Amino acid sequence: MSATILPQAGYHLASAGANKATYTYTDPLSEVPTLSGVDVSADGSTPIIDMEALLGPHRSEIIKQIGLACEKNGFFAVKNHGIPEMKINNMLGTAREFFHLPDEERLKFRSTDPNSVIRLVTGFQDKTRNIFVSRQSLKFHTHPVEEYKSLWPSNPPSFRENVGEYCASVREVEVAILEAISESLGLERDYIDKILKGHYVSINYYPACQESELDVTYGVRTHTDPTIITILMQDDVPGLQVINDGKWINVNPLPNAVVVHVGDILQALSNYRYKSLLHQAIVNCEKERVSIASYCYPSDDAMIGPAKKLVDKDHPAIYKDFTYREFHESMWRVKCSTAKRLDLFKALAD
Ligand SMILES: O=C(O)CCC(=O)C(=O)O
Ligand SMILES: [Fe+2]
Repeated sequence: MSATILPQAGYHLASAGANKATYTYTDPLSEVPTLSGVDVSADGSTPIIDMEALLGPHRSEIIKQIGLACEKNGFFAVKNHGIPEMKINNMLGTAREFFHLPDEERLKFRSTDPNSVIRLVTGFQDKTRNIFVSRQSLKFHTHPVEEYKSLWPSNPPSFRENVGEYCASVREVEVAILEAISESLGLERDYIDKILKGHYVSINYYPACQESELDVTYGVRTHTDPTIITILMQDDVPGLQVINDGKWINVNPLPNAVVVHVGDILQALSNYRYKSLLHQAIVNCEKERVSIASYCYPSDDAMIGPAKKLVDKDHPAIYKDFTYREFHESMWRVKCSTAKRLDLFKALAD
């Protein structure tokens, strides 16, 4: 067995064994970084942004903090975000109920088409490496809620209402954060808002892992998100890890806070000032874990090359202009799980 066990009680980057879920999905990614040898600092510090203060007289100070966190860390936690605790608990409860349904009920949503408006992705075995990736996720479009709601599961019966309410609240956080990020780059407040279109949610479910013959089990392997930003809500079970200063750090859940990740699109738009966050999720052998990722992305025709204001002779454009449609189409062709997929859109040859 080549399992890498990390020195943190109960939580394994990669643990021996896997859950007994059926393997229904073939990993389309050929280029998954292998960073499992990197140290983990158990007490990695997370920048914390107070969103209430963002709306008060100290806005410009908070915007500086956001800019610094995006530039130095690629992520930050947001407290006082205004999403009512009840909506969060309802969302997490509904997510658990959905993943506790019998297989046949959940598998109605299974699809291998990445463009499907709703799809269930199950855990899968990567046979070439003899590893298991245990995340099960339900991915679906959510904005505007009324347009998509009828396509969401009706079982559990609370699903549409609870998910709809959570998504509407997250949208407000997203807009406030994107305005602040635009300003932190010295752009007009609505610069990103103007190109914003969708909001896509991934309800992630990580069963408690079990012994098996496989070498290692991951929650989710190392990747960056192909988004402008991602807003992640975790339940109280740790699992998220991010790369900071070349080191994995644990981003343990903070009560009532969400985590914001810089995604690939923001990396391009900011002319490589803000870097897309490399992250992964580990598995827990005692407890199941749920996280809700809200992916925020631009409209198909939006130009997502570097903002003109960020390009001058000292800061030449790192990327050329390209549309989100071009990026999205190439993403599935290049089969790469990190911001390296942006290399196709570089302005200058290396
Ligand atoms: O569950 C997590 O902590 C990470 C999930 C994630 O990276 C994603 O959904 O893109
Ligand atoms: Fe992610």
